[in-house]
Amino acid sequence: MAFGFMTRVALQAEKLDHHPEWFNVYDKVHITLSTHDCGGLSERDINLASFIEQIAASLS
Ligand SMILES: C[C@H](O)[C@H](O)[C@H]1CNC2=NC(N)=NC(=O)C2=N1
Repeated sequence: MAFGFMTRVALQAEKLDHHPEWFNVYDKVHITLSTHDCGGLSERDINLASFIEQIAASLS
């Protein structure tokens, strides 16, 4: 069950106005980050990615 993780990430995504593309089944979450404006990766993706890493580490 990944909802706890996803809820924390979703709240942060709202705060940053930067949103993950993700796919979840049971205990797995696949996440893709990109920035539409630049058609690739930006600082915003890196920021959200580091937040996601922290949450994942805190739950493992
Ligand atoms: C205007 C607003 O900042 C943009 O539409 C944001 C919203 N959230 C977003 N999230 C992501 N992942 N990429 C974006 O390019 C993006 N754009």
